[in-house]
Amino acid sequence: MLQVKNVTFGYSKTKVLKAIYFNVKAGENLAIIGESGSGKSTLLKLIYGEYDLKQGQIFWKDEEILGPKYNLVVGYDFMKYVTQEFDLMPVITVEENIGKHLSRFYPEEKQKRTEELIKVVELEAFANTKVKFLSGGQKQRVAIARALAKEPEILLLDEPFSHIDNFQKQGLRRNVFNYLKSKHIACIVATHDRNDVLGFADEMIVLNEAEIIAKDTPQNLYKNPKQPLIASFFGEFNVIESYGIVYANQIQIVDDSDLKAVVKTSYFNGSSWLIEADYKSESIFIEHNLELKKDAEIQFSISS
Ligand SMILES: Nc1ncnc2c1ncn2[C@@H]1O[C@H](COP(=O)(O)OP(=O)(O)OP(=O)(O)O)[C@@H](O)[C@H]1O
Repeated sequence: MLQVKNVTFGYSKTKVLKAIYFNVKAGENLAIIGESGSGKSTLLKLIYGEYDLKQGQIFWKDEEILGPKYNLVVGYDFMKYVTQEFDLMPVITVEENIGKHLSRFYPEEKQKRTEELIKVVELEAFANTKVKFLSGGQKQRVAIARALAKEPEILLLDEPFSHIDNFQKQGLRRNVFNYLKSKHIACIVATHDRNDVLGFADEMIVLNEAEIIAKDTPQNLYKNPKQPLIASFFGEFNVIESYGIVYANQIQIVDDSDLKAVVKTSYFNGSSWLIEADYKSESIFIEHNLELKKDAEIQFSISS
């Protein structure tokens, strides 16, 4: 189990993280969300041992994670970290990058493992391509496969699918997260993308102003978001007097209701329309199956 105990950290006098506590069990998937600059990457770097801690401790099982003051080479064999920069070797191929740290004394095993991982990240067609000729998204996939090559016990992923197009993203996520579960590899994912979390994370923590403001399952935080910041991660929402936080998909347009609004704009959203309407001189957002004309008077109800 990973234990983060009372970690407080700042690059300068300003604290980026304050009194952070949480645990991650073997094989568990934890998502870290929070606004840009809220300290997600910093937290991953501390877990990896990239900086020395002045306050607090981090353990993986019984081993304390220590920073560069104590380790000549940053990092531990049981942990891998895929940064936003990838750190690949540009002049060797995809296959060579992935297999780079696998033992050459077991060539068959090395080949099998490399092929398996190339499949997980769906890069079969590029196995023999030099990394410098790959796109950003393809490099990101190589970085994930390389991190998995030596079967770490814990994997840290910083916005792991940010460079990958939507067409491939969903399949790749399923491949990678299912692979981690099947190998019982714990994983911590820092992300802005709810699709990296919903359906995959066992738990998620929300960072705001250097502190953890919520920690729960994605389902519980979705159903009961205590702050607008949490709701905003899941989708379009409103704060409505006497109702609190209400997602756009919790509002239905009905024939008869005391709640009345006037349509301002309809935005096409694919499977539905997002209707912006004026309610008591404020904008509210409603998910609806049809486009509505500007200035139409509507009545709505709110479901829980
Ligand atoms: N090496 C550094 N030196 C000084 N300040 C830093 C350094 N790295 C990050 N910071 C600052 O620490 C704060 C947290 O940054 P961090 O990168 O951890 O946020 P983040 O939540 O990962 O952001 P994003 O979602 O944009 O990647 C920011 O204010 C940032 O400017």
